[in-house]
Amino acid sequence: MNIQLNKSTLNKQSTINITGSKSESNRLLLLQALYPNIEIENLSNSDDSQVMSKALSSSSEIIDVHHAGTAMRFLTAYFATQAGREVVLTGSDRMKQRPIKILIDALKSLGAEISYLESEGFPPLKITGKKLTKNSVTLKANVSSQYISALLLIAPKLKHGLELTLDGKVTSIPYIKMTLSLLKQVGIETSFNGNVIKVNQQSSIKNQRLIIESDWSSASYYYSLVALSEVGTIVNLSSYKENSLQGDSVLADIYKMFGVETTYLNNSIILQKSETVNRQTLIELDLSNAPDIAQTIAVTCFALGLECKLTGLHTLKIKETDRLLALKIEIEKLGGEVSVSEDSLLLEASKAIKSQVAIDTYNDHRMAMAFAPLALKTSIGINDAEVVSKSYPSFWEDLKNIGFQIIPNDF
Ligand SMILES: O=C(O)C1=C[C@@H](OP(=O)(O)O)[C@@H](O)[C@H](O)C1
Ligand SMILES: C=C(OP(=O)(O)O)C(=O)O
Repeated sequence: MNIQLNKSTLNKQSTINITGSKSESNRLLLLQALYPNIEIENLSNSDDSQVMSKALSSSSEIIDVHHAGTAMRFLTAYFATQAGREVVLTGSDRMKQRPIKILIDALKSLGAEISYLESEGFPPLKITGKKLTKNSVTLKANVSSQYISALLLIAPKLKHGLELTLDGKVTSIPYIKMTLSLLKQVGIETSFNGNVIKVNQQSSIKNQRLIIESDWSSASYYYSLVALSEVGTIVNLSSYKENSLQGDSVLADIYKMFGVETTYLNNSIILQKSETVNRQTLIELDLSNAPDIAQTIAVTCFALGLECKLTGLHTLKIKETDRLLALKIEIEKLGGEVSVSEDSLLLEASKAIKSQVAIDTYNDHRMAMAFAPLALKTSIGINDAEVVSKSYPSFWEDLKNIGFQIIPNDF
């Protein structure tokens, strides 16, 4: 489905309700499979969480997680510990290019039985569940934090708990802290000192109901929309809190640079465009703790004619697509100038945005959603717009409700 977003104006004041964080949802779904007396409220309605939930309740021998990275990594660890069960864990063509060797090596050194069915180091995997008895492992920490979270989530059910030693620079740290906080919330003892994480063994926990905060990565698109709107424009988003477990909540600070003020009120955040932005400003940000908002920020800067230098982006090449390359190609189609390295993106200040350009989305939900706010500046096409369902299925409906004109695309 290709769509056209006609040049639109955001309603002066709007309210949007976003469902739970997909990262928190997929962690809690796994913990719920291990401890069935957990109840979850405000679960994410994303495809990735649906896939996770379905996989955990399926008795099938083949489990397909499509594009869901967290599901792939978390379920690998989970099925490795399910004695008596044998599954093939597979995913989309892109998932078969997303590396998983670091996690497999760590699980194997704990005693797991896993083999590669196509390419060494990549899904699909054949996993023969076993009772894992070893309790300490070292793994490289600069490729994806999801390998670490996967091990931490199964850790309390291992015979002697787990001691993880993180080797090298640690990437996406807030996601590791999120995993540890959720373990703590359900009553499991953990510690994180220097580069060593410990999780205690725990066979049962008390009955509990956990409410998931809404998804901050999804909120990023509203930050961008407000940043591109007239002074005075307000968007109210629920349900959010000031003490978030999600690293992407750093948006509230970052978007001050783009004239967006955030107020926390009654489980909501109120985003208000409070001032125009000085075009001379160079935006410099290290996003190694918040990789999922890099695309949003790059497009916000492009739309506001700001020069920006984003660093800490070494994980972007192995996400749903090579996000650095995709950003470069699509921003340049719109008339921008971008250079990328292995871990950074440099955008020149641009003076104009080309009209009637159709953005390719590369099976990446965040490409579609990050470019959508440009419709506040000019008409734009979004190809394969349905990709948004990976994290935010009602994105286009929600945009229509706040003033966007969206029609099938013929240009
Ligand atoms: O643990 C998680 O929920 C996630 C961790 C991050 O991945 P990396 O650690 O691979 O950067 C992030 O990009 C992804 O969207 C979700
Ligand atoms: C990278 C992402 O997800 P995953 O790695 O879980 O596929 C994302 O949602 O931006």
